[in-house]
Amino acid sequence: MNNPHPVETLRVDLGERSYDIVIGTGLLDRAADYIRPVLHRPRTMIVTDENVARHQLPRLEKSLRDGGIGFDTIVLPAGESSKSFARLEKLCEELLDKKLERKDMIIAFGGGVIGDLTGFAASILRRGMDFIQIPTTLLSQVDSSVGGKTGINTAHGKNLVGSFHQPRLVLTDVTTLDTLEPRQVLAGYAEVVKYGLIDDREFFLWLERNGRDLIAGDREKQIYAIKTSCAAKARVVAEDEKETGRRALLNLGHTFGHAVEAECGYSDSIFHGEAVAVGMAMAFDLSVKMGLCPAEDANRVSAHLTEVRLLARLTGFDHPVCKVKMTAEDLMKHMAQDKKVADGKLTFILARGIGKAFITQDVNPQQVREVLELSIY
Ligand SMILES: NC(=O)c1ccc[n+]([C@@H]2O[C@H](COP(=O)([O-])OP(=O)(O)OC[C@H]3O[C@@H](n4cnc5c(N)ncnc54)[C@H](O)[C@@H]3O)[C@@H](O)[C@H]2O)c1
Ligand SMILES: O=C(O)C(=O)C[C@@H](O)[C@H](O)[C@H](O)COP(=O)(O)O
Ligand SMILES: [Zn+2]
Repeated sequence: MNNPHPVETLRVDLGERSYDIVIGTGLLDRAADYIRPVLHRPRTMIVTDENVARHQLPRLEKSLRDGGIGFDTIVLPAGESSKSFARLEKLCEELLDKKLERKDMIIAFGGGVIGDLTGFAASILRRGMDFIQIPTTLLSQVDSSVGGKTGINTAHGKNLVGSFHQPRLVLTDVTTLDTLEPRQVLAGYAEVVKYGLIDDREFFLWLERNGRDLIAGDREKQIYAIKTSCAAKARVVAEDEKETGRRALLNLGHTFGHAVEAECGYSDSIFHGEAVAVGMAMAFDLSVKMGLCPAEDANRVSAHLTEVRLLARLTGFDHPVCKVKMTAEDLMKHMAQDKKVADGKLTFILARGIGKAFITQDVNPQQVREVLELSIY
């Protein structure tokens, strides 16, 4: 494949755990060249899912084969339900069955589900193995492949069992997005919007003008958005790797969104990115209700989400989640399990406006309930 776009490399600066994020087109077909320098010996294990295997795996396997890098491949079922104890156990046993040594390399090849699950397996197998992220969804290219959060869901909530385990390399080939379903592209776009809302108003304004083209597949715009998002995430992660402070900003919309995902049983009724979109709208609504944010900014956020056909509310859309019956009380119960709960109090990411997000525990639960009710009814 031709390589019409320059390869961009960003660095996640974490001392001895530092790594590159390499972004470009056609990189999958030259994956061996990028992977070889981080290998101890030429032996790898690819973990992927059935959709990625169907659409993209031959490219990666050919490159490794031609490049003299040994590999085995494990193909898992696609979807959020794979982030489970049962699947983790099965994956660990399969990896051990292949007699991977501690210094061999695991490759997480897929979206955020594969990245989170495989990264977690890598962090516990033989007390910690190296892994590489090759993200193939917009969401994983702008967010989940970077920063080392790995984990699975439990009956109690989203990502409640996991670890911080940084990859050795993130290799992002934007052409993999060409086989992604439109609904998944949109879901990933929500996390792109998140970076604008947190602390980059200019980027949000750019998305208002260019988001639709990006979603429709404009390559230049995709690359610009991926670079901007990864650079923002790399900065925050370098500052606060284990989320003792500022990193929690990356959770904008997630306290609400994770509760909706849990209430839907981690099913296809709502994808993570879609839940984050509606969660961000709720975070802005709560900020307005608390007198912290101009209503004009919250309206602008909802308008943009709606314009690109993301959810800004849990009713009134032609979307499977709108058929799921849930109450504000159900969602409040899930939120009580959020990892940001401290001293029994919820922590929220709110905003004083677009690009002005901040972290607070000073929130009245009754106002949270009202925002949820407004979104549901
Ligand atoms: N670790 C983090 O920092 C972080 C950040 C954001 C989200 N996440 C997690 O990521 C997960 C969501 O990730 P996701 O949105 O990538 O979902 P996903 O991994 O389920 O992928 C979405 C769907 O697209 C398919 N797919 C992937 N790549 C494809 C391609 N190139 N062509 C065709 N089909 C393809 C997959 O098989 C799947 O059906 C959630 O579990 C979320 O909690 C983690
Ligand atoms: O990397 C982070 O930090 C994030 O919060 C990114 C989020 O988009 C992502 O969904 C993350 O998995 C949520 O983290 P959690 O700690 O709330 O599970
Ligand atoms: Zn997220």
